[in-house]
Amino acid sequence: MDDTLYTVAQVRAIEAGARAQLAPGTLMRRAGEAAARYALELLGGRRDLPVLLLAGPGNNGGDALEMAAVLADTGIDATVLFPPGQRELSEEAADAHARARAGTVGFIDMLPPDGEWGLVVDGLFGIGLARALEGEYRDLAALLADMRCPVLALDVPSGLDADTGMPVGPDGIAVRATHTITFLADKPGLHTADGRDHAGLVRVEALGIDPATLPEPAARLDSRAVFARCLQARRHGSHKGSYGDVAVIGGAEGMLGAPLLAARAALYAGAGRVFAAMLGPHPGVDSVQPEIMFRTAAELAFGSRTLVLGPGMGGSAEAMRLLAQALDSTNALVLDADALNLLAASPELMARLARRGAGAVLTPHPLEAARLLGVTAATIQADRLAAARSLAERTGAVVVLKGSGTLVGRPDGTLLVNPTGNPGLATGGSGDVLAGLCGALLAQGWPAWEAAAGAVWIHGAAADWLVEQGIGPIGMTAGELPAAVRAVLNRLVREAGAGRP
Ligand SMILES: NC(=O)C1=CN([C@@H]2O[C@H](COP(=O)(O)OP(=O)(O)OC[C@H]3O[C@@H](n4cnc5c(N)ncnc54)[C@H](O)[C@@H]3O)[C@@H](O)[C@H]2O)[C@@H](O)CC1
Ligand SMILES: Nc1ncnc2c1ncn2[C@@H]1O[C@H](COP(=O)(O)OP(=O)(O)O)[C@@H](O)[C@H]1O
Ligand SMILES: [K+]
Repeated sequence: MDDTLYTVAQVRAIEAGARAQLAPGTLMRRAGEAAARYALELLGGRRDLPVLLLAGPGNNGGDALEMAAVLADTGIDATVLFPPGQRELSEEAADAHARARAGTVGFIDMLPPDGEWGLVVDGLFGIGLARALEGEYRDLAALLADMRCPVLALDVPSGLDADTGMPVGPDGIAVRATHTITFLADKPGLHTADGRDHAGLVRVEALGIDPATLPEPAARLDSRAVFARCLQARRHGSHKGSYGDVAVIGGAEGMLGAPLLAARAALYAGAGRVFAAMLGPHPGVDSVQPEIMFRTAAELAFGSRTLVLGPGMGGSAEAMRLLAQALDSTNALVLDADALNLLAASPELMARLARRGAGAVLTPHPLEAARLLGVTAATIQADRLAAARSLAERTGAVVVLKGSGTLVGRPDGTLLVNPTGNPGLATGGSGDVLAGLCGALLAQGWPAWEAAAGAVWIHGAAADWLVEQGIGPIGMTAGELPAAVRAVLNRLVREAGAGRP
């Protein structure tokens, strides 16, 4: 699977290189043909369903015109909505326009109120969108939301920033497509922030460009290939000590649930022994999960345990002391929730984190990331990739920036975008499960990068598995995740053993 993601600037460079070697119009023709083939697939091979194509003023519109000409040639009733008063077309788009005009493509300049379509194609804007959609384009993009048929976006859903996954411009809107066919290379904005909602299912069409000639990508999709070497079957001659200890440190007064969820996740993800080290009063045993060993946080010996700090930890002096002690230790660390808030409030603790030689994984959601960087959550979401990079660089840690299209970044700028998961995870406690899962992988000897990438992918895949069984997305609970995590992890190990990557 090609997992590479390129920024708009990179795609422009790839495009320039390719154009220099090809006859004019070749790329647009290939784009139109590939999109027409995909349209036929989406129509289930039926040629009796009419297709509406919205064509904008630039080369994205050119792609739509090419596509319309190809569809019409195959006998499909293709209608192009080409808003009037459109501008200078590029030479390629003008050629595509002439080809469409020469065939049986119908042209309209307003959307008929009662149109019934088998498919609607969004070819308004691609990577050339310079400002928020406005006027008739904005109206058209909004109208697409009411379509009852599939909406196929060409290259990028119009209005979406392909770098960030956010609509372009203040108060911008973007088309919500069910499918996107993206050209030359995949783009990060189709997979993170609002990108998944706008792009739907993404297909990449390389337009004949040899992937081997592409530069180093700005980011990659997270996949099992990233952590495949860590998927080891258990040895018969192993014992609980072989799989490490996880200690979850948290649970200030009244906040027992979060550390328990993290501890359960650590157990189900295979940690040899799991401790819940509580700052507040605790029950002594979890009757649902009696395997978890309770300790009073102040008395916990760190030893060589993997520490998951933060779930329900609160912001007390004791919490701060434990965090400082953990930062100065050589233990593998996962820092989540309140541990991140404490870090954000203390330059001294941040300095200790940056000085730390041993691995740490930080798992902020956007608001926690905002506190750490001293900005707002909206600023984080406006450019999640930049935020994850900046946090990893500043802290020297592996950073997991949570949310749809979770990012995993490390200090050298390497960045992954996670394609698994669904909004069923938007429920209290699912982040605690992620932290515990990550701790368990660290405890089993996975390096920080693989543990973070693996935890994020498996956590999302577990949620997807639950949805497949009808458990969610609505009403999925964090407590249901650990068993699903276990199922996914065992499947991955089995498949790795059977030679599947
Ligand atoms: N050039 C190439 O080699 C290829 C380009 N392709 C297509 O071309 C697209 C890029 O083409 P363009 O660079 O022409 O860019 P777009 O087609 O995305 O749009 C740019 C045009 O829209 C105008 N514009 C930008 N923002 C606007 C706004 N908010 N309201 C109104 N007008 C606005 C610009 O002035 C320009 O005329 C790609 O996304 C892809 O779909 C494909 O054909 C593949 C190959
Ligand atoms: N809409 C969504 N799509 C995919 N994943 C999501 C979505 N919403 C939340 N998640 C995931 O769920 C988890 C929530 O973590 P967090 O915000 O810390 O919640 P909590 O503190 O309640 O545990 C993260 O792993 C996040 O990436
Ligand atoms: K588009």
